[in-house]
Amino acid sequence: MIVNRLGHRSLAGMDELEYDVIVIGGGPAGENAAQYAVEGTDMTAVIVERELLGGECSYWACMPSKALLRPIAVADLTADLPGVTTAHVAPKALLERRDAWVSHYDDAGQVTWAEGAGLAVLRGDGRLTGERTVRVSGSDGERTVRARRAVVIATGSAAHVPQMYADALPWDSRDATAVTEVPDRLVVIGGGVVACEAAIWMSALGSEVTLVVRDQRLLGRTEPFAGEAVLEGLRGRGVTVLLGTDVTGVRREGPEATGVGRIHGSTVTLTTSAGDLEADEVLLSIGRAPRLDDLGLDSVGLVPDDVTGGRLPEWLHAVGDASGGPPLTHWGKHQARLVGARIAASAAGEVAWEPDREAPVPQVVFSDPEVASVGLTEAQARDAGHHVVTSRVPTSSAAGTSLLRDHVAGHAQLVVDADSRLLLGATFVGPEAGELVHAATVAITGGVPVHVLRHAVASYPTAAELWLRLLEELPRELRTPA
Ligand SMILES: Cc1cc2nc3c(=O)[nH]c(=O)nc-3n(C[C@H](O)[C@H](O)[C@H](O)COP(=O)(O)OP(=O)(O)OC[C@H]3O[C@@H](n4cnc5c(N)ncnc54)[C@H](O)[C@@H]3O)c2cc1C
Ligand SMILES: NC(=O)c1ccc[n+]([C@@H]2O[C@H](COP(=O)([O-])OP(=O)(O)OC[C@H]3O[C@@H](n4cnc5c(N)ncnc54)[C@H](O)[C@@H]3O)[C@@H](O)[C@H]2O)c1
Repeated sequence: MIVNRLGHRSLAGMDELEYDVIVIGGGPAGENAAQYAVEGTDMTAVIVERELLGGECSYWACMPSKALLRPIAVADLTADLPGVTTAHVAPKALLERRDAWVSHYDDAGQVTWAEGAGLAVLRGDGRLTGERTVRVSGSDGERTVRARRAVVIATGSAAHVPQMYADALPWDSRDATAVTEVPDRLVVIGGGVVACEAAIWMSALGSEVTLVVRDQRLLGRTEPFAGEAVLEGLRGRGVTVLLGTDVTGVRREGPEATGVGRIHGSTVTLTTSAGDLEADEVLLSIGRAPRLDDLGLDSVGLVPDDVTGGRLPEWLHAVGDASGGPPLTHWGKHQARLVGARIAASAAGEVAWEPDREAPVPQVVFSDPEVASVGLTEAQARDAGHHVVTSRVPTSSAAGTSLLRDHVAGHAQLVVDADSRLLLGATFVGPEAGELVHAATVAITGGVPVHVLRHAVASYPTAAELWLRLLEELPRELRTPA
């Protein structure tokens, strides 16, 4: 079904359509690519979406997870803040808040946005069938859509489910964010971002949660001190965390496809290197992979590795999780804006302006405590051959941060190149971490040396004053011009 018909030109009745740009996948990355490609031009674009416009992020990932986590964080805060009555999580109201934030799984609002932005939306499964040609199979039949200029792959990613788990029908992140039936005992496999966030809302909803983590630490891609703080936080709220534990077998006598967010059958028994574990449900959160199968890449002589390796013909682009880059909404949207602007500029015979410095990738993990990082970790900076200097301070060491609550967990760290005095990376753990990190993103993007950064004065007593503590911790010779 064509939801709206802005700008399309019917070629042979309703079975063949033509636009300047076709975007396969209407998640945040696809939407941005389409918008930036046509904005301010007379070009037309269509977004082909097989589920809900807005994608994983809007309905099953970022939005529901953060809608669930925020009231829990506020309740935690009131328990650590004299002067207010302690608040408690109300599970039913929490799930209602989640439902409101996912618009009750209805994408009418996103379709209205697309219409306002001059974008057409075509419901169905998109598949390349040749150069600049996409076959769309929808509930009302099949259509061939041709692109005069470009096709953008924005099909997102899918949770990794190894064969050993598949028959037991474990939960993936969709079940956890869309939870309606709360299992009494939940085992979470993995120690990454989904595991550390989902453990919080599932235990707040009443599950007894056990994390089974193959590695010896949580959040393996961040600074070790961040994973340690999150480990302490999870254990402090009653979550059992088994580090260095392998799962070797999974048994469920009666798996049932009961639907997203419901318990998928009888008790699950996991054989692990730490002994057998029984659970009412298992959440598998061991990473995601770009969704590139069944996309018809072979029809244009490509394989999935060509997409993630950036080896694409000039008319074909990939953005967001599908591109194989960091699977984060803001990063996918940034890539998409660049790709959209490139398509628009090329159509006008121009070249889009882009900064010569590669943008650093920030990430916020909405764990307890919150973890925010950008750029390189200390280990990555050393591996890359930088002459590294770090400064690390307790997050509580500024008046503004210590005022936020009674017990301020965590540390903050800067990673600096001693030769250039440029910031390479930063990690903040604790309250307001997600806001504090943005100054680091700006400093890295703008190439601001640390002796200049010292003159960016933060107001007293704000959390941003932590920056002063961090810069003061650097060796004296880095604080004045060479
Ligand atoms: C539980 C969870 C929480 C997360 N929280 C955050 C967060 O707080 N912050 C953050 O930055 N990131 C977060 N992420 C990551 C974020 O969800 C993704 O990076 C983001 O959704 C990627 O956007 P995208 O547009 O590339 O893909 P998606 O959002 O996955 O959208 C892809 C779209 O393409 C459609 N599609 C796929 N194949 C086809 C086809 N052949 N034809 C037609 N349509 C197709 C899909 O239906 C989907 O709508 C989270 C992820 C998870 C799992
Ligand atoms: N706040 C956010 O920005 C946010 C929140 C949730 C998810 N996300 C995105 O979604 C992506 C997927 O999240 P995720 O937590 O599934 O992946 P992840 O890559 O963050 O973590 C995967 C975890 O699973 C472990 N693992 C991998 N293979 C395994 C196996 N076979 N058996 C046991 N353990 C195994 C890893 O060691 C790691 O601990 C993340 O990379 C992240 O970018 C972002």
